[in-house]
Amino acid sequence: MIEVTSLTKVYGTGDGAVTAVDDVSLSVPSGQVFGILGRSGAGKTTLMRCLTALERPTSGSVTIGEVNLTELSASGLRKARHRMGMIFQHFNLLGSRTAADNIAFPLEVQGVPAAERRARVAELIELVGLQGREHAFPSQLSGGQKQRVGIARALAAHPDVLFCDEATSALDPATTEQILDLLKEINRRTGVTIVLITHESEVVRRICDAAALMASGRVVEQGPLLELLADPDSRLADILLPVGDVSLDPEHTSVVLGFAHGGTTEPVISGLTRRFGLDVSILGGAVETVAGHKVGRLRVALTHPDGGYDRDAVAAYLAEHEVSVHL
Ligand SMILES: Nc1ncnc2c1ncn2[C@@H]1O[C@H](COP(=O)(O)OP(=O)(O)OP(=O)(O)O)[C@@H](O)[C@H]1O
Repeated sequence: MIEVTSLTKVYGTGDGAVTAVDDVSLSVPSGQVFGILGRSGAGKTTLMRCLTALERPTSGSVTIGEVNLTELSASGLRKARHRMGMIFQHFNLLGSRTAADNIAFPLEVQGVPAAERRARVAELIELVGLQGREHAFPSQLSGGQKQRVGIARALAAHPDVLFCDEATSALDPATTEQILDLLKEINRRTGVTIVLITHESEVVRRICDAAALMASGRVVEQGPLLELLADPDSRLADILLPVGDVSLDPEHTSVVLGFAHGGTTEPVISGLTRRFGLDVSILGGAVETVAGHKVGRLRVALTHPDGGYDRDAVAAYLAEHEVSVHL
């Protein structure tokens, strides 16, 4: 659905130039929830502004569907933007309009007839669970309800992609969960592709099918979430399921085991002891359910009373049990 190729955005010139996005390439499959995770200043907002054509990249290209945004005229861009929905951290609702009228706004701009608008708004109110609050003004709504209005407004014109800019960062943890679950439900029900940028690992863990990690303007890792989580060397997995660093392990005998296929690691660990005579100490670990799969990472120290052990045989045994490790 979205192909980003060698995208670079530089602000300013000469000594004051800042490379906010640095040679980023991304691929977002249709119908997925794709998260872009990064710390403040990593370049997420700039990347999102390039994806939504609010900013012209310095170089590189962005293709959404069949349309290369970087080749479009101003009027072409306006049309392309009608195929995108956006939701924001601070909701950006019009205070003088009711919830229903905020949701109807993009349809009014596009000249959709009043009867059709009313029918679509009623559908959207139901989709986002705002029945009974249609006539409330934003000041009379909670943060979670305001974001529901934001989501309904973004979906009004049946976009192909919904872009979410830190959509839950202004919400408390319980409301964050509700809004994330609503986004996932909308993705399932309508098939809309969702791209979200966030600095919160919980957002990625809870609803993303795939993710990219950004640092200093670059995408340092990207891929399907379950694959990344099972990769012992993944930096993104270290953020999403931290297992402690090597300082836990002054003897440097530890390795990270990653698994993402359900089941349990217990028989595997006792197997390491029984079959290979290894002593296994668990130094750190995290197990979570992600996209309905039990996934986990464990940092374990592996030692043998005689000193060494057959690393190839141990690696083969773990691979057989769908546990990833780099020995
Ligand atoms: N309009 C601009 N002019 C100059 N520099 C900018 C501009 N916008 C962003 N930057 C710089 O680009 C870099 C990336 O900023 P960006 O806002 O994209 O990061 P971010 O990951 O979204 O961070 P945050 O979550 O704090 O907004 C930062 O160094 C920032 O100072």
